[in-house]
Formats: sequence, C-alpha cells, structure tokens
Amino acid sequence: MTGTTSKLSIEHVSKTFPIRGTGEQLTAIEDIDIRVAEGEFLVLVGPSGCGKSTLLDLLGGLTTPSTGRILLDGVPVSGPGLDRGIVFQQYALLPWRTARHNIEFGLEAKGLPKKERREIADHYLELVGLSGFAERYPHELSGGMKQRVAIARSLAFDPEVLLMDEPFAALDAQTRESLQDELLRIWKTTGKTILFITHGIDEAVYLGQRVAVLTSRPGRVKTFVDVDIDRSGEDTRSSEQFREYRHRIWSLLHGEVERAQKKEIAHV
Ligand SMILES: Nc1ncnc2c1ncn2[C@@H]1O[C@H](COP(=O)(O)OP(=O)(O)OP(=O)(O)O)[C@@H](O)[C@H]1O
Repeated sequence: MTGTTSKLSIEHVSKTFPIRGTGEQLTAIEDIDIRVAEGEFLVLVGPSGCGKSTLLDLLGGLTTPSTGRILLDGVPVSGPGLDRGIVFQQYALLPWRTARHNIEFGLEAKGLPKKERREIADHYLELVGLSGFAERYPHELSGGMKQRVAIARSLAFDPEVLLMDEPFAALDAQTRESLQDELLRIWKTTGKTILFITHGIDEAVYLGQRVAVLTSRPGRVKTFVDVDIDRSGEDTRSSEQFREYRHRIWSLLHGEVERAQKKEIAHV
C-alpha cells in the first residue's frame, strides 16, 4: 500500500520520553509503520504499557512524534482537529447537556446553524439506536447508551477517521458484544475509516478486517493479521474460523504479555 492511497499513514513513528531525574530516555513506541486504507477497520491489539495511548495521543495531535510522521489524506497531522473523531473508554459526555446537545457539541464548533445541528444530531441518534433518548441527560442513560452517544457525537461532525481507544472496556460483556455488532453495522453504513485500540483478543478478531499485533514496550508492530471470517451467522464467536484466529493472535501476544509483566514487576 503506498502513501498516496492511504487514508492514514503512520510512517516509522517513534516516541521517547525523558525519565525524570535521570537524564535518560524511555522509548514508548518504536518505528511503528502502519498504513490504513480508506474505509478500513483496523484494530491494534497489544499488552498493557505497549504504548497504545501514546500512539493515540500522537494520532490525535496532542503530542508530536520523536521521529517519523503521521499523515491524514497525505497531510501531516500538526495538532488536534475535527478531521479525527476520538471515542475514549470513558464516555467524556458533558453531564449538563442532553444526549442531543452532546452530539451537537462538535457541530457548534463548526458553526452550523441550530436547525441543521438538530437534524444531524437526530440522524446520528437514530443511527446508534437512541432516537427516543434525545432529551435524556447522561446520568439517565446506561453505560452502553452513553457510549452510543459518544460514538454518535464523534460521527456527527463527519470526521475523516474514527479513532477508538478501548471504547467498550468499561461495559459488561453482553453490552460490549451488542455494541460491537452496532459498531460493525455503523461502519458498513457510513464507510468510515476506523482505527480501534483494544486489549481484547476476541474483540480484535470480531471487529478487525486487519489486526496489528503490538509488542511489549517499546511498542512495535509484531505482525499484521488479515481477518477473513464470515460474521453473518448466528454465533460467529463460536465458529471454528473465529477460534483459529483467536488462537493465532493469542499465540502472538502471549510472549509479549509475559515480557510486559516481567518489566512491570522489575519497574524497568
Ligand atoms: N508523558 C510521559 N512521560 C514519561 N513516560 C511516559 C509518558 N507517557 C507514557 N509513558 C510511558 O510510555 C509507556 C507506554 O505508555 P502508554 O500509556 O502509551 O501505554 P498503553 O499501552 O496505553 O498502556 P495501557 O494498556 O496500560 O493503558 C509506559 O511505560 C509509560 O510509563
């Protein structure tokens, strides 16, 4: 895949941080090279501490790479922008705004008139299955519903890519699985390019067209796995195909998780 056809290019990106009081540097991620195609659903999976949040901060334009570069539609990312929608583990909804007004938030920043904002917000409320909940405040919604609002809010300003940082990690297993289905449906409907970060192997296999397996710190791409499974059946997660992919990714991650745990214990 060449740089010109990629929606999002992460080109040989490394990030180091100074270790306070030592004069030394910690390499959080090293030589990460990922090209995400337009409309692709790419999942990053890696052990704790491998630099997933560091990479997301770089993609969000909150920090800059120590080496390498990040391009969106061929243009270097130079700061935060509405061309990237970010959905976090914690819903980050404004508690004093209703679901509809939370979704309208990004549209206000874009300067859209009130009527248009409302129409767009209602469209995305419908897309995430919350048409009847427009007037509810976040504390009146379940965790799964709040995350649906967060997804709707990110989609409403029509970003070029959707960056998702363990968005379902705080939800119970059943809600998580139903939101995974919803997300696949939304992805098919909107054709958005999605980069999804997770610890979960099942989640990675279920959602990703392609899964990038990361190493323990410093985070590097160990390998890419193309996931080609039939998700149209009743219980995809129990299929033989699914189990084979899960085992393959588990095998790739297993050693990395052990290495990460040893490092944590040794505080290195
Ligand atoms: N601002 C910073 N200054 C110094 N070190 C940092 C900074 N941010 C992250 N690190 C270090 O970089 C490494 C990667 O951290 P990061 O939070 O990106 O990992 P992660 O994969 O998101 O972790 P987790 O899965 O546990 O959330 C860690 O060792 C962390 O301590």
